[in-house]
Amino acid sequence: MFEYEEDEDPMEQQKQEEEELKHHSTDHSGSPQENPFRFSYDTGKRAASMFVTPSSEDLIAYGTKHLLDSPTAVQRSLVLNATTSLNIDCDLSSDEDLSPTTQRKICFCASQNPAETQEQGLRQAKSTLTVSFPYHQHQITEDYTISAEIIGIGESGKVMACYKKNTGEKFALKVLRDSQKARREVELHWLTNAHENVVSILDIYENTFDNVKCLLMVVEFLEGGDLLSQFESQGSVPYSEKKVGEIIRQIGNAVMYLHDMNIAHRDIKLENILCSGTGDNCVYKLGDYGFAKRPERNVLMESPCCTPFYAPPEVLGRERYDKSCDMWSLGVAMYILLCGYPPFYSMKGVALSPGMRSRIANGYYAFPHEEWDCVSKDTKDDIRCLLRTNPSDRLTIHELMATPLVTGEPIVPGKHVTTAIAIPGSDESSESEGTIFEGFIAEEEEIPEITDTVGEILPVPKSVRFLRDGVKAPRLHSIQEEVGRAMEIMRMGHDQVYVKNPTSSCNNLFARRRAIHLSIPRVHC
Ligand SMILES: Nc1ncnc2c1ncn2[C@@H]1O[C@H](COP(=O)(O)OP(=O)(O)OP(=O)(O)O)[C@@H](O)[C@H]1O
Repeated sequence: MFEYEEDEDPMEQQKQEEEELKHHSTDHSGSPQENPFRFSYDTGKRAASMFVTPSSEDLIAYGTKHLLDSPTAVQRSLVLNATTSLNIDCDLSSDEDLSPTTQRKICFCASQNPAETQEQGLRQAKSTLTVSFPYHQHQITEDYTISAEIIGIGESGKVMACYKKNTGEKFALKVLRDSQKARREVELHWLTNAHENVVSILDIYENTFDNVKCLLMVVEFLEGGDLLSQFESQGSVPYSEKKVGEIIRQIGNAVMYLHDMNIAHRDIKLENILCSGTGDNCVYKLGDYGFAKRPERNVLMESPCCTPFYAPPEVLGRERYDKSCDMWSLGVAMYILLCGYPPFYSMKGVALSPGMRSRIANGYYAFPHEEWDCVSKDTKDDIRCLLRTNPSDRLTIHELMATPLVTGEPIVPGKHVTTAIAIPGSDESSESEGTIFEGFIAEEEEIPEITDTVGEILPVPKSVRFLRDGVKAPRLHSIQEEVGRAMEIMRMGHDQVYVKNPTSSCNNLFARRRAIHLSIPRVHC
C-alpha cells in the first residue's frame, strides 16, 4: 500500500505540465471566485499566483482562537475533520503521540461521509496512485479565507497565508498541482507530521481550478520564517556552537524520526528549516517534503536531487545513495551556521561549476582561520564525519544525535591555530578521506604553491585550486538563478544540460577556452 510505482518519465511529465500551465496561464477568463489560484508562467518557473481579494466578510473577525497545542492534537483534528470509518486500533482521545503505525492505519481510513467514500473509492480505482492521506473535496474557501499575503516563494510556487474561518487562526497554504510527485510529497509529510519538529499539517484539499486539479496543504504557520532568512537577516554572523547544537538537536530529532521510518528527506537545507520565532525558545521544524522518498525494500534511491550547495558527491555522480544524503546536508547546514558561508561553492557565481563539482566529489573544503579557529575540534570533526565522500562512512543520524554538540555535553572551545594548513592525519585534520585545508577556500582560478609550514607538499592534485585566504564567500542568496537551473537539471534525473548562448555567454572559463581553441573573440562580461 505504501510502495510507490516508478516515477513517470519526468521529461514527459514536465512537458505536459508546461503545456497545461501555458494554456492556463493565458486563460484569464475564470472569475476570481471560480479560481482563487491561478498558475502562471513566471521566468520559466511554475508559480501559483493569488488574485482573489478576500471579501470584507471573509476578512476574519478574529474570534476565539482554537489553538491546537500538540502535534497529536493537530493530527487528531485532521483525522476527525477529514476522514474515519475503518475501525482503527488506536485511542484518539489519549494524549499520547500517535505512533507511526497508528498514523499509517489512520492514513488508510476512508471518509465518514458515504458519498465521499464512494467518490474516493472511484478515484482510487481510476488512479494508478495509492492515496493514503485523508483529504477534503469541498472547496477550501468554505473553511479558510485565502489572503493575498505571500509567506514565501519556493521552487514549486508561492506559500500563502490563510485564515481558518471559524477561529481566525493564521495558517500557511501550499498549493501543489496534482501529480504523482505532489502526492508523494503530501503523503510522506502527512506520515511524519506528528513529530514536534516537523511542520504540522492541518488540512488537505483536492480542488480543481480551471480544470487543473490541485492539492492544497494547510500547514501550521511558523512566525519566525525559514532559518536561512533568519540567519541572513542578522548579517550571516556565525552562530555559537551552543545554538547550532540546539538547532541540530531539534532537526536531527525530526530526521531520526524520518530515517527510522525509512524515509529520507533529501532536501535538507536552511530554507526548509522553519522557526517558530526569533528568540531563544525557538522551535525548529522540518518542512518541504518535495523530494522526500521512501525507497522500496533493499533499493537505494537513485534519482538525483538536492540543492548543489548541499548535494553530496554520490548525488552529483548519479550513483545510488540513501539516507546518508541527509547526513551530508546536515553537515553543510552546520558548516554554514558556524561560519556564514557554504563549504563548497563556485567563486564565479555559477551554482555548479566543474571546480565545485570536483571539490564536492573529492571532499575538498576548508576551515578558514578567521571563522573556524574559535570552533571546537570536536565540532569540526563532526562536520568532517558528515561530509565524508563515501556515504557508508558518514555518521548516521543516531551517531550524530549522540555527539557532545547535540547532547549539550561540555565541549572544549576552539583555539587559534597558528599553522596555515593542517595536513591530513595531523591533529587538526584527522580525516582519512577528503582533504581539509585550514585557512584556505577552494577557488577555480588560482593555482598557488601550497605547502604546509614545514615545507611538505600537500597531497592535492594540481587541478585543485584555492582561494587566497581572506577572500569573502558569496552571499548565499546571490546566485539564485543558476542554483535554480542546476537544481532543475539534477532533479530531472536526466543528462539534460542547459546550454548558454555561446555568442553571449559570460562564463569566463568558456570565454578563455573559446578564445584559445576556436579563435572566437572573447565576450567581455
Ligand atoms: N509553514 C510555514 N510558515 C512560515 N513560512 C513558511 C511556511 N512554509 C513555507 N514557508 C516559507 O516559504 C518558503 C518556501 O516554502 P517551501 O519550501 O515549502 O516551498 P517549495 O516551493 O517547496 O520550496 P523549495 O522546493 O524551493 O525549497 C520557505 O522557505 C519559507 O520561507
